Amino acid sequence: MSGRRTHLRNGATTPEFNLALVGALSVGKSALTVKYITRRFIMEYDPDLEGTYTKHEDWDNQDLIVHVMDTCDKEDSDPSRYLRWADGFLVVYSITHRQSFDMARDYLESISLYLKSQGRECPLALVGNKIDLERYRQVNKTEGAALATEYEAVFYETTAAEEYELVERVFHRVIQEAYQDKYGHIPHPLFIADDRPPTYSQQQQQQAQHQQQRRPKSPKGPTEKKDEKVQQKKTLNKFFKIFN
Ligand SMILES: Nc1nc2c(ncn2[C@@H]2O[C@H](COP(=O)(O)OP(=O)(O)OP(=O)(O)O)[C@@H](O)[C@H]2O)c(=O)[nH]1
Repeated sequence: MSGRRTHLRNGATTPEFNLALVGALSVGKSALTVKYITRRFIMEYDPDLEGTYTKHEDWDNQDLIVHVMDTCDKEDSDPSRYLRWADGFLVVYSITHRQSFDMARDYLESISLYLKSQGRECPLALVGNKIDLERYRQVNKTEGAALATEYEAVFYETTAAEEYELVERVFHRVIQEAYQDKYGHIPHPLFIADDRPPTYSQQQQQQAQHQQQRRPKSPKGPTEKKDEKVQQKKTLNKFFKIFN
């Protein structure tokens, strides 16, 4: 599933990666998706919409195509639609909502079970969102980090409401891991996707500077809009019934 390639007219190919955001209880999946795609924070979304968005990344002078699914689990929906599709998962909770953290644990467990059953390995990220609401925090950072370690996931706290780079580094980290799984080396995004300061060779720094000059102010917009209106009330019951 990982690392499909789009064939271009000149015979070159463009790596493509599918990322799925999962989580329950208005944790900000839509806000994070739209922030990554457009760099903008939008306050309200229709909670019953699920959509897939596409963004082009330029890493090491190579075009990457990233598809992001903002999932919406409902009683009658089959989670295998994104479990099969995704090359990497971002399991999102809100640091202001303890129950969403408990649900994130269930998601991590279910995704891990599914991947094991398929003999697959995929990058996993546990993402604590809404750190701009620190005063309402219910989940400590150490709890998040411990849960991530349990499932061999990378851990980030972030917010869709502030700097774009806070969100970008999460997506970049997962893309890097998916890329490494497929191609055996780590490509270099313009902004490194890690909490640690990047260590670049001089040549890489020059290349990054060059790329930064070429970089458009905003990324190419979504090529696919949210497209599915769903009437049923959202519930995760089916998801957990199937994979637990
Ligand atoms: N302060 C703050 N609000 C956020 C953040 N992310 C999302 N929100 C708000 O939280 C609410 C829920 O965000 P959504 O992006 O719709 O959350 P979701 O996970 O897609 O939720 P569902 O649509 O219910 O699945 C919205 O009002 C957002 O504006 C954040 O980082 N900080």
